[in-house]
Amino acid sequence: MVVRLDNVVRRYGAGQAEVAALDGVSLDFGRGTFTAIMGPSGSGKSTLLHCAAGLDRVDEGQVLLAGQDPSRLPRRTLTELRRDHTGFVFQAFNLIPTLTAKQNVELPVRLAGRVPDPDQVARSLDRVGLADRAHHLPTQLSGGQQQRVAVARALVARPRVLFADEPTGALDIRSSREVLRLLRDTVAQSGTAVIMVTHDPVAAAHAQRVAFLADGRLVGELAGASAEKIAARMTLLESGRWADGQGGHEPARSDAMGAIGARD
Ligand SMILES: Nc1ncnc2c1ncn2[C@@H]1O[C@H](COP(=O)(O)OP(=O)(O)OP(=O)(O)O)[C@@H](O)[C@H]1O
Repeated sequence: MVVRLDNVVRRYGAGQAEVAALDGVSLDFGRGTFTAIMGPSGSGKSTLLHCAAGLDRVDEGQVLLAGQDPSRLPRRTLTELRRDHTGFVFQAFNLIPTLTAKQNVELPVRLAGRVPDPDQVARSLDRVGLADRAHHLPTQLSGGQQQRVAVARALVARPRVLFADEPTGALDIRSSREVLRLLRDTVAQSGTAVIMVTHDPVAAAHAQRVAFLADGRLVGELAGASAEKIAARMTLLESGRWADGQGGHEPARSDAMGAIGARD
């Protein structure tokens, strides 16, 4: 198992203002798996990603990242664990504007105090189809190309898991498809696990599995589902009936959970 969440609870705020962003979530992510995390706004998707990546602490339960519990590691060991085993891709690409594509890809290696291997960097750019754009600055690249540089950068250290937070949120349909195919190929070819938060059912349909969150809880999973089926579940989760379940109207909430199936 590359990442395991066992009954994870993460609360923010205190007293009346306390929110359980994650409320007892258990999920496993194996080698060579591609999982999408979906759910209404505020359901805990980003919190799940941050806790799974060891970027945020948990209040109860346990996270295992590459076999280690981030909360038990000294800060320096945790930094090394993240650097050696995880990659991140964000909606906003987050490339350094003054560095070329190649230099952006080299950056994590340099930040780790190592000398980049030119072959490895060239291979990373080649894998994302940008070998001929190595010396371009981000402003000289399309959005889709910039995101592919960001994927190459995230993969250059051959991480066990790639966390992607809305990686196609700023892209047009064609560029989105390219990036999603790239993620899918990465999973198949390198065995890297991909965990992707998305609002887009079409993006989620590229994953092997979709895990649905609502109110900080895991409320369903779909495997190999079409975009239409995923969209139908999202509609149900976002429906007023589900919202009625908040604030103590448990029957409505249980109905909704029953309707979407706890896990299938
Ligand atoms: N740092 C924080 N301090 C206080 N509350 C927080 C914090 N981070 C998240 N929350 C709360 O925890 C809940 C889950 O937030 P989270 O950002 O994980 O949801 P999300 O599903 O990613 O939402 P979105 O789709 O809108 O990005 C929300 O109610 C949010 O307001």
